[in-house]
Amino acid sequence: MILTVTPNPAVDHTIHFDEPLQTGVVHRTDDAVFTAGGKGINVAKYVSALDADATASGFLGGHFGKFVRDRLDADGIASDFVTIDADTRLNTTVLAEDGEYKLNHNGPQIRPADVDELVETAQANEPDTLLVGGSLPPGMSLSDVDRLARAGDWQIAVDMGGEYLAELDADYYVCKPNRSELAAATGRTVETEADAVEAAEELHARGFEYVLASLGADGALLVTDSEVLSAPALDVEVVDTVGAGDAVMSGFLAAREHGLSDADALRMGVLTAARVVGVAGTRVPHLEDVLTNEMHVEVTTVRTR
Ligand SMILES: O=P(O)(O)OC[C@@]1(O)O[C@H](CO)[C@@H](O)[C@@H]1O
Repeated sequence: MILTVTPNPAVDHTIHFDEPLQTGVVHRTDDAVFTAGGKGINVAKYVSALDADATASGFLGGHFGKFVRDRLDADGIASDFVTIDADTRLNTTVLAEDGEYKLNHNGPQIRPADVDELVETAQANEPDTLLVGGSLPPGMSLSDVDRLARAGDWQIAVDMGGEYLAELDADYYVCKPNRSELAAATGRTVETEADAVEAAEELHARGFEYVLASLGADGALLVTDSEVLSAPALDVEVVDTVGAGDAVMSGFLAAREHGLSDADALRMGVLTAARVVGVAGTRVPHLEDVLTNEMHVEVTTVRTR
């Protein structure tokens, strides 16, 4: 079972305008979607839709926390959250004619006792894989993530920002940086595929067994102990990119739960992302054909190591 820990969940509010945003103007629209979000929660939703066993955990509080919990229950996603005495945040994505605006709140204050309860919750669930996804709310530190990594007999995956990846200390199973996170984690300039390979290999050498780099329109890379694999992005219609990185991680983890190879895990990550960018916000698209690879993704070996 995969336990996903979202230290900083959110109600994701995705709102769409057919005009550019302007200051001093009240923009109005009928097109708004509210979903339960936060990177780990998204992974639990997508992994469950890929027929793998997942439970969502993390911190929830207040009305938005209740919204997230109720929405997961309604969608049949197993969950085991720590209730906090503060309000879960609301994150807004504005899709306007002039682009995609992401407005994220830093989140509620977490107390040391909340972190202790989170560690106990993780231990009680006895997952094979524990994923920590997204930003850390005020009061939670990277040493708490290392503590979670070491608190049980699980492999630990992280879907966190590059500045976080640079500081983590424990041994990790897999991380999933995007291009700017690769740069932030390594201090390198990451423009070409060769730059991305070198930065991902550096992270691998620092203790990440797998480095799954999502490169947007340039697809994704997977660095393993023995090779570097590459998969192109699919040519699909993009509604918005929210959740795309979480989808790459979800495809990878679900494939591993299904006992698939490294190449198939990379393939399933790219396929899942291709579906997720086609729906608004972090709604779960239909993913049945991802399991059967009907969209066909060609994985190539960039180099053996
Ligand atoms: O502020 P963070 O934790 O870095 O990111 C949170 C978030 O923007 O990421 C997800 C998409 O990846 C959304 O569901 C969520 O609102």
